[in-house]
Amino acid sequence: MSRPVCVLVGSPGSGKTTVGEALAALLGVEFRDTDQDIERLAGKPIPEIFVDEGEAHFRTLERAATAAALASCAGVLALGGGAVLAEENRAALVGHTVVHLSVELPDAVKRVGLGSGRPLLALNPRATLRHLMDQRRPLYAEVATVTVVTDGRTPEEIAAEIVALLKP
Ligand SMILES: Nc1ncnc2c1ncn2[C@@H]1O[C@H](COP(=O)(O)OP(=O)(O)OP(=O)(O)O)[C@@H](O)[C@H]1O
Ligand SMILES: O=C(O)C1=C[C@@H](O)[C@@H](O)[C@H](O)C1
Ligand SMILES: [Mg+2]
Repeated sequence: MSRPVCVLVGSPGSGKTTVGEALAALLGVEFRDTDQDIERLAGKPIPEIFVDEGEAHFRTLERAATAAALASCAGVLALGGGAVLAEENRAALVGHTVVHLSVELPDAVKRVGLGSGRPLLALNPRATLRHLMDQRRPLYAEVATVTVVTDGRTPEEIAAEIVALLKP
C-alpha cells in the first residue's frame, strides 16, 4: 500500500492531466491518471467504452480504477472529471491531499475546444460543460483539501503553486 502525494480533481479541461504531468516532473514522482488506467485495462479509448458498453459501465470501471490507484500510487494521481459523482469515490478520498483545479466556463470551453476524446461533450460542448460544472462544483468542493484557480494561468505556474502548497 502507498498513498498519492496528491490527488487532482476538476472539470474536463481544468488541466488535471497537463498540470499533473508538470507537477509530477517537478516533484520527481510518477504521474498516474485513472482515465489512462481504464483505457489500458479495457484495451480501447474512453469514447469507445461509452459507445460499446455505455456510461454506467464506464463509471463501474472508474470506481475500480479509482480505488486501485488510491491504494497503489505514490506520486501525483489525476482522477477522471466525473469521478466525484460516485459517493464511493468521494468517501475513498477522505484523508488524502486533494487539489481541486478550478476553472470557469470560458477557459474550460477554450481548452476543451471542439476536440474529440470527451464523449460527454460530443454534443453542444458549451451547454453540456456548463451543466456538468454546475452539477459538480459542490462535489469538487466537498472532496478538496485545497482549491487552485487555473483561469488565465499556465500549467507550469499552477504546478509551481501546488508544489509550494504541498510543502509542510
Ligand atoms: N492552464 C492551462 N492553460 C492553457 N491550456 C491548458 C491549461 N491546462 C490545460 N490546458 C490545455 O487544455 C486541454 C485540456 O487539458 P487536460 O487534458 O489536462 O484536462 P483534464 O482536466 O485532464 O481533462 P479531462 O477531465 O477530460 O481528462 C489540453 O489541450 C491542455 O493542453
Ligand atoms: O467529465 C466526465 O464525466 C469525464 C471526464 C473524463 O476525464 C473521462 O473520465 C470521461 O470522458 C468522463
Ligand atoms: Mg485528463
